[in-house]
Amino acid sequence: MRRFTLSTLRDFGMGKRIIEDKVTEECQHLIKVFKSYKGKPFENTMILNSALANIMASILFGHRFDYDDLKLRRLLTIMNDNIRIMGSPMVLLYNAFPSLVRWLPGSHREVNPNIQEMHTFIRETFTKQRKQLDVNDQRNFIDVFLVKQKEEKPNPELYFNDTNLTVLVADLYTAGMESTSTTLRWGLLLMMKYPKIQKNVQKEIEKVIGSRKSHLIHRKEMPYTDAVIHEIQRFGNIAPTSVPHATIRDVTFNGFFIPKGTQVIPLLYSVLRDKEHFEKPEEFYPQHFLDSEGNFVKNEAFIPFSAGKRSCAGETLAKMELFLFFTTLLQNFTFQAPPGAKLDLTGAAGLTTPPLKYEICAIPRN
Ligand code: HEM
Repeated sequence: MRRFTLSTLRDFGMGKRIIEDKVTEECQHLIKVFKSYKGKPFENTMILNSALANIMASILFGHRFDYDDLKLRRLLTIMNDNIRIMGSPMVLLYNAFPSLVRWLPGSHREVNPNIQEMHTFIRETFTKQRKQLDVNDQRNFIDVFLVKQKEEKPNPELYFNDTNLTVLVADLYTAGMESTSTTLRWGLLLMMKYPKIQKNVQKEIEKVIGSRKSHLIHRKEMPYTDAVIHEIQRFGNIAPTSVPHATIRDVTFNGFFIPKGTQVIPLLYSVLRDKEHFEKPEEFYPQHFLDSEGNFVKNEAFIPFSAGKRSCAGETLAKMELFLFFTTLLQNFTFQAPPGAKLDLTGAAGLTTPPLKYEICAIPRN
């Protein structure tokens, strides 16, 4: 399923110009919404969620939603609720003692109904698409899956079945929306906290992009901005425990014997904050990715997308989105905290680690 997903995402433009154009177009919608606040304070979670969800929606379903579309808002609400609940003490307890905690009241009981609601939306979407399916005109990710399904015999035991389609689309929609949008929220918070760094990024944008639209080709001429985006990901550390894995056979790793079936939780946090690799691991310090002449330098301990065969399937797309959204936003606005607001860099609890809720003033630039 991973191979199918990666090759279909590529066919729909992941890492290519087609998606870049979609992201650039979405950036313009986002700017309009930010401008509508006329420099007054607002909370940006739903807005950034909507922008990033639209990129995934255009790949998966072939269309975008208006930011105030009720269906979109409901889906984002249940996705956000689940991400928050999954980091709650009740869910941690449930994971340790499922048969006992299952019967207790608490937010952990909302997770499944939320997942079911999301799955119903996806099933309704692909049932409609199945009726209009044209093998010679595969419009989006779901169409490609449905064509594969037609090629297999109609047997529920097979691979390209409706359950796999539902779960795959739900996973991609959530993974593709939440992580990138949370990273951008860290980015805007950090720019408010460190106005000098924000200014330096804006200077580089003026020099390289000017008033044109931001494109990926600009990135190689923008080492400072590239370093800042890497540092936002390192410092934001949105997936500190990555995703749990399990050994499928007995393994000996670094002298430790790990028997088959052991759950392994990779602590990306310990690598991203490793003082052997980062001079000031606990600080926001873009120089971690710059040499003394201001050139961008890679760091092997930069693994926010994890590593190995099951590392993030959306890394190329996420990097493109981060660059285009971040540069477009800083090209158009200077971000400031509302008067008197305290900027707290503590992460909130959840399946991923978002910043604590904050308000932002987006001051339009000429
Ligand atoms: C800044 C943005 C992102 C970050 C930091 C991130 C991070 C991660 C991490 C840490 C994993 C776990 C890897 C592992 O199990 O070892 C993962 C998995 C995954 N991510 Fe992302 N991700 C991001 C954006 C995206 C996007 C935009 C997509 C959409 C296509 C996506 C799709 C996936 C999928 C499908 C998996 C599961 C891969 C597998 O199990 O084979 N991610 N991501």
